[in-house]
Amino acid sequence: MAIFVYAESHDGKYKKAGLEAVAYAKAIADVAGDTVTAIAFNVTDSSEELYKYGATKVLKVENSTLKNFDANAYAKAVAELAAGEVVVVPSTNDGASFAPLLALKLGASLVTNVEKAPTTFAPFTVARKAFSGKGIETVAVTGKAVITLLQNSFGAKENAVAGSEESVSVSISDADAKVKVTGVEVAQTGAIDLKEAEIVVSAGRGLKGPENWGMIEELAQLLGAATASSKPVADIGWRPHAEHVGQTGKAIAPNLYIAIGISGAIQHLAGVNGSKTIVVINNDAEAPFFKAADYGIVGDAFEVVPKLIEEVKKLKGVA
Ligand SMILES: Cc1cc2nc3c(=O)[nH]c(=O)nc-3n(C[C@H](O)[C@H](O)[C@H](O)COP(=O)(O)OP(=O)(O)OC[C@H]3O[C@@H](n4cnc5c(N)ncnc54)[C@H](O)[C@@H]3O)c2cc1C
Repeated sequence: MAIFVYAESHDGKYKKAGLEAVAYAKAIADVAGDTVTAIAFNVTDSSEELYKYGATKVLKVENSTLKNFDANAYAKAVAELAAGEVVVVPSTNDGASFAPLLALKLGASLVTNVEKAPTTFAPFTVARKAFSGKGIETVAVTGKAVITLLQNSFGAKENAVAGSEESVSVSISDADAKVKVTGVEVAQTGAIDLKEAEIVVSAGRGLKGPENWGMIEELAQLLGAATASSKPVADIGWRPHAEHVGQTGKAIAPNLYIAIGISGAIQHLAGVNGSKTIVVINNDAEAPFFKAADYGIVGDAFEVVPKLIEEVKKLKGVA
C-alpha cells in the first residue's frame, strides 16, 4: 500500500503541520509494510527535515503557479504525483480546502478530521472526529483514501529513515489557478499560529471588555502561547475573528488550553475538546466548562490571572 503525504510549507519552510502529517503517514506505512513519499512545493528547507519524520522519498516541485495557494492548482498537482492508495493532507486552512478536490480528482474517498492511525488495512479502517467534535466515528474505506489529519492530534514524532529526493515537474500553469492573489496585507507578524500552538490562552465574555485583554496577552507571551477567544467576544469586536475557537470557529488541539471567563458552552467545547490538558478559570463553580476541565480554579479572573502571571514570572526568573 503506497502512502503519499503533502508536506505543507510556508515561505519555503516546512510547517509543523506538514511534519506531523509525514509522521502520521510513516505510522500508517509501518503497519502497512510500505514507505512514505512526501510531496513538497517550492521548498528551500533541506529534505533531511522530512527524512527525520519518516519520508523515504521527497518529490520536490518548483512551480511559480504554486507559490500562492489555490485549491484547484494544488489538488491537480498533488493528484499528478500521488500514485498511491492513501494520501495524507494536514487539516490546515489550505489542506482542508484542497483535500476534497484532490479526492475527486483521484476518485478516492475523503476521510476528514482523523487523529489516530488506522486500525486495519483490509479494508482501511480509521477513526475520525465527528458530530462537531462530540463523538468519534470509525469508517472503513474501500479503494483509495485521502485523509485530512487534525493538527496537533498525532504529534510531529520523529522516526528517522534514510531518504532521497527527486526534483519533479507538474503540468500546472496559471490557467489552473482559479483564485489569484492580488494583494497581501499582513495584519500581525510574529504571532504564534493558533492552530499550531502547543499552548493556548483563551478568554471569553467574563473578561468584561477588550481593555482587559492585556493580562491575557501577557500570560500568553510568558508561556509562549497563542491567544484565542469565545465566539461572542469576536462577534462584539473585542478580539479578531481569527481568534474565535469552537464549532463555528477554529478547531484546535493544543497540549494545554487555558480557558478564562468562558462558560464552556457545547459549541465552544466542540473546537477545543481535542486539547490534551484543559485548565478552566471561572468565578462560577457551576460553569459547564469545569466538567471538561483537567484542572479548575474557581475564582475571579482579575485576581487569579495576575497571580498566575506573577508565579510564571518567578518560575522563569523574569522581573
Ligand atoms: C450555532 C451556534 C454556534 C456557536 N459557535 C460557537 C463557537 O464556535 N465558539 C464559541 O465560543 N461559542 C459559540 N456559540 C456560542 C455559545 O453557545 C456560547 O454562547 C458562547 O460560547 C459563550 O461565550 P462566553 O463563554 O465567552 O460567554 P458567557 O456565556 O457570557 O460566559 C462568560 C463566563 O465568564 C464567567 N465569568 C464572568 N465574570 C468572571 C470573572 N470575573 N472571572 C472569571 N469568570 C468570569 C461566567 O461565570 C461565565 O461562565 C455558538 C452558538 C450557536 C447557537
